[in-house]
Amino acid sequence: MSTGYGVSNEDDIDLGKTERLRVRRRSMALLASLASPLHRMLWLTVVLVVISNAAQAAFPLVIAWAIDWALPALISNNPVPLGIASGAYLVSAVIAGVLLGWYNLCTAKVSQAMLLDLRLRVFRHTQRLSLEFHEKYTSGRIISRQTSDLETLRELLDQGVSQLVSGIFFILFTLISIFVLDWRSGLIATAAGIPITVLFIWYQKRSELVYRESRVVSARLIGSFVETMTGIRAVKAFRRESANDESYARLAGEYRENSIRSINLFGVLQPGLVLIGNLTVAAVLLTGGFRVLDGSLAVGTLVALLLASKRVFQPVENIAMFYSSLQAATAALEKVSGLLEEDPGVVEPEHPGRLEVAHGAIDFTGAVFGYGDGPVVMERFDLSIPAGQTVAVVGPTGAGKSTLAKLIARFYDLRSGSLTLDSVPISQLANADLRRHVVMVTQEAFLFSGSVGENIALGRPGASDEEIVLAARAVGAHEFISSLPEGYDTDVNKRGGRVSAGQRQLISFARAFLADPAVLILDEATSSLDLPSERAVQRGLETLLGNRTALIIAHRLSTVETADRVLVVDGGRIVEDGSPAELVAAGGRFARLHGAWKDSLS
Ligand SMILES: Nc1ncnc2c1ncn2[C@@H]1O[C@H](COP(=O)(O)OP(=O)(O)OP(=O)(O)O)[C@@H](O)[C@H]1O
Repeated sequence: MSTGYGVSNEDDIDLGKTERLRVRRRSMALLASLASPLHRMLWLTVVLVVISNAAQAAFPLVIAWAIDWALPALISNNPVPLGIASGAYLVSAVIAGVLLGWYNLCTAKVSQAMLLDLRLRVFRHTQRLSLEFHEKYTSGRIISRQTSDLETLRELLDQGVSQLVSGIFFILFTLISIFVLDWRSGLIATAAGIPITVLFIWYQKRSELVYRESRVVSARLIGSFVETMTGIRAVKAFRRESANDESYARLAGEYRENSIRSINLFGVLQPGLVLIGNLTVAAVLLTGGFRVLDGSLAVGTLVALLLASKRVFQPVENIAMFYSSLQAATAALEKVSGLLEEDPGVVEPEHPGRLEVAHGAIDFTGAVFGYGDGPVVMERFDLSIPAGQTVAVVGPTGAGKSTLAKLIARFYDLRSGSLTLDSVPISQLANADLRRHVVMVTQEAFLFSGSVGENIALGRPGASDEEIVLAARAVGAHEFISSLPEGYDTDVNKRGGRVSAGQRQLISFARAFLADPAVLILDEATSSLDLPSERAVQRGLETLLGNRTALIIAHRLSTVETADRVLVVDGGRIVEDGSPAELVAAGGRFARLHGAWKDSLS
């Protein structure tokens, strides 16, 4: 992740010039891709916002005309001009009101459609990112991207953008109307744009850093919360509560400091804008007043000018408010676009090879593998497992046993060399075929929320109830499932649905049995099991193995003894390979391990 792309510079607050530009461009490209399917609706909103604001900007013009011409005409008994002025005011008010309402509806539709699209994209993309990515990028950060960052974007899109755009058009048209009434006042109002721009630039520079920092700090805060709660057992076991309290309080404190800084910045921007607005009105009043005195400016025009120059700054305050949410949302968009830029790594080939029926022969030839850009874990690795063989893999911790299993399940790709299933490179296989033919049962035996039956059915979506029960019976899980409060319909997350570690193993065996893969990979860590459930699991395991190809990371003598072949792995290499009896007779490492196991049983 040191490429400068994706999430690699996520924690940097003060980005260099080129980096900043690249991140901006990436955010804009993401916005454009979200907006492009909605371009018709967007054009409609532009038309609506232009017409409704033009209609609103006509109000001061109508008032000036009414005071300076319609009222004198009325005094000379001609009510028609006042009638026309009132009519024009009414028509502009109705047009402005109706179109503004329509505009708000359209922007709500556009923003909600964009948010939905983005939410789904973030979810789909993060789910597809490689295990390697997930191992480095904590789940807390992902949660923060999906919750707090998207929430910040939602706040802006919900209201901010429509108000921002509408405000800008309102200012533009009101300014035009001031120029139409009196160009000198127009110049004064335009000149006010200079200090406003300076103030905005000042705010922009400082707030960009503060908001970027806020995204980083909030991700850390959420990350710390998620880590504590997901690791709550370890927290309790190691009495980490007070240490965690302290580190969480420190992060929460940093977040507070950051929020205070952004509030303080806004605290300068908003009153600054109000002050500039009021000074402009005073300047228009002062210059206009003198000109009314010498007769070069009509009273009605001055009233309309004061009205217009007061109104022209109204949206500036709103814009300032939304500008701060824009800054926050820009920072959030930077992070989300970085996540979306991450390369999924292990992907399905464009034209995948199909393998309708698999026998289960696995071949590694000259395989080289290492995690990410880290050291080589497997150097020119060769291994041939014929279809139907049960292979137990043993070896010291860190030897590369799990790596071997994860490569066969294609959680990672090789750096070089080949790995084939029935002579087809697994990197060329269609995902659907690979997932059907190769199933990995992990030691955690994860259960998804839902019923026990649904969890078994994951092995083969669409399986009938009978097939689910048959699978459970086959691995010896039926008995305990039937004794659960609602049998197969018991919710695994509800009271009474909580199952033991051994029972979870049996459910995952039933799931694998139902999947009926040609190759089964099993990480058999059973230290948490007591003896009776270990026996039940052992029986379930034997049925599950049947005559399919199996690679078992073995931790029990009973499993190793029933295997056809044992591989002793060390340092990413196979150091012993043979049947259990052969290896015991050879008197090497396995023989010693075997002896130790036997001793522990006696
Ligand atoms: N996700 C990872 N990223 C980087 N290196 C890793 C990763 N997983 C494992 N390794 C490294 O690869 C080597 C082999 O690890 P592996 O998990 O395959 O060992 P193992 O034999 O399964 O060990 P254990 O019995 O302790 O589970 C080790 O040096 C380990 O540090």
